[in-house]
Amino acid sequence: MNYLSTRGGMAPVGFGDAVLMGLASDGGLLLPEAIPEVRDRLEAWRGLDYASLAFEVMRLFADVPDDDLRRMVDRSYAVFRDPEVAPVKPVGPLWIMELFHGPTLAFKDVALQFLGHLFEYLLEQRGGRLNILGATSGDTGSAAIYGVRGKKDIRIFIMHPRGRVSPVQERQMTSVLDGNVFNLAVEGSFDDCQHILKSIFGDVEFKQRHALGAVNSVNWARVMAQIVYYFYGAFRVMDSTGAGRVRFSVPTGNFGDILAGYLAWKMGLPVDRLVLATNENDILAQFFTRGVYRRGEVHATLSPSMDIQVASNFERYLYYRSGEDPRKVRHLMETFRRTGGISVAADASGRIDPVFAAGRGSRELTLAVIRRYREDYDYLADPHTAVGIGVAEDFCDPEAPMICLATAHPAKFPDAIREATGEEAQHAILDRCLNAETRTERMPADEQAVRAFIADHALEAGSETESE
Ligand SMILES: Cc1ncc(COP(=O)(O)O)c(C=O)c1O
Ligand SMILES: N[C@@H](CCOP(=O)(O)O)C(=O)O
Repeated sequence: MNYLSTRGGMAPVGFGDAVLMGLASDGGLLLPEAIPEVRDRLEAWRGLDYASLAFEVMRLFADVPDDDLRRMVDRSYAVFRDPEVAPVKPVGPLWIMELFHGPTLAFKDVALQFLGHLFEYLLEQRGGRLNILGATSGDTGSAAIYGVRGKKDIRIFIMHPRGRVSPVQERQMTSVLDGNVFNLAVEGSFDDCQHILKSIFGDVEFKQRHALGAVNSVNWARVMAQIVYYFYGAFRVMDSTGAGRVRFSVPTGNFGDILAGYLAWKMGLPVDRLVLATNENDILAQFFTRGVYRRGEVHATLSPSMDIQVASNFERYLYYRSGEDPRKVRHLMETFRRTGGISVAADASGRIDPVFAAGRGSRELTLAVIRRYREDYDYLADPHTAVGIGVAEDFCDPEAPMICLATAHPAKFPDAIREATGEEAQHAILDRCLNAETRTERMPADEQAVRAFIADHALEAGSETESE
């Protein structure tokens, strides 16, 4: 499978190059040149365990010999604490698919455990080294760090918005003291961090000189690995209910997770509706309800990992929406850059996209859902998951069961849980990092400062990672 850019400004590249490239060299995002159609495989896939299903889905996209791919997949999911990897549970009127049983208690582990092994594999095959640059609003950072900590020939630089991730998330990242890990606490928002990231990746000479790689969902491998659990969740719920199609509700910020669901639907999974749920940073909910995508101020909310305005993966959606025409994507992205907004017309039935429904979960709704699901169903949802549940409740349909993605463990957000229920949410994994020593570099929200830090600390060609 070859990969092309949403902006059409580069020749197609193979899978390994696409993974190591991260952002396309023309500033666009990479996508497979064709989406495989899998309707005739659904029955055969239905009985597979998580790792076997992941292998079948990913081998359609990844040009890696089967034995090697299978080994990486097995290693990635063996570390999950639940043998099902993504268990799906009936809770009240809904189904909840728990994606937080990996090492850092968030859905990011599902893809980043795999990406860590994939990077290592590609470097073994090709030689060389990699300096990873990432931006996080809280969860990608620790999942990426845990995916590559101590790995030979890899260094990782993660920018997070200082004081705007939960204290637990911050300690998860900064308590990792391996010599190949650098946490940069940036004085700004996640959007500032992501802007710096894209701008640095857009400088192809700098990127090549420092062998920069991406762990954010700009990296196609992230999205690819996330497609798997849509199949897994749909199969489990269709098996249990006899339904022929399902809905998914996805708490959304950077649009990576729900994009994976959209691609699963394009592959032929019977997805009846994708419910996009945002917090008060509702630029995407506005788009899918009114057709208007307009940048605003970032608000701090109870679900900080979704405190995002400019959603990176939206560009991939625009590519499909524009009939896979890179000229149209370039025009839309340029209009957004110049004016801070774009708008599209609804279809004849008044919908922006018939596959998507959307809504916004306020602070009050988030707290009310956490409290109500605890009291009525003995289920403790984290605030991001609660936003997804709260919005999902408006879109339930008896013909198509609703699967809500539980994207993080509640113990990552103890303040919100305490406010909603009075409980102290805990997890042994987190207790360990709460009192540990930490290491962080403070940084202004300034691209030049980040570049200078990378230039000083990146692995140079032929050098080795020293791990503590
Ligand atoms: C816990 C949690 N839920 C939801 C999201 C939103 O996912 P996405 O950015 O892929 O839309 C994030 C951040 O990515 C997150 O960390
Ligand atoms: N919520 C994310 C933001 C980055 O998203 P990504 O999917 O592009 O890595 C986070 O937790 O960092």
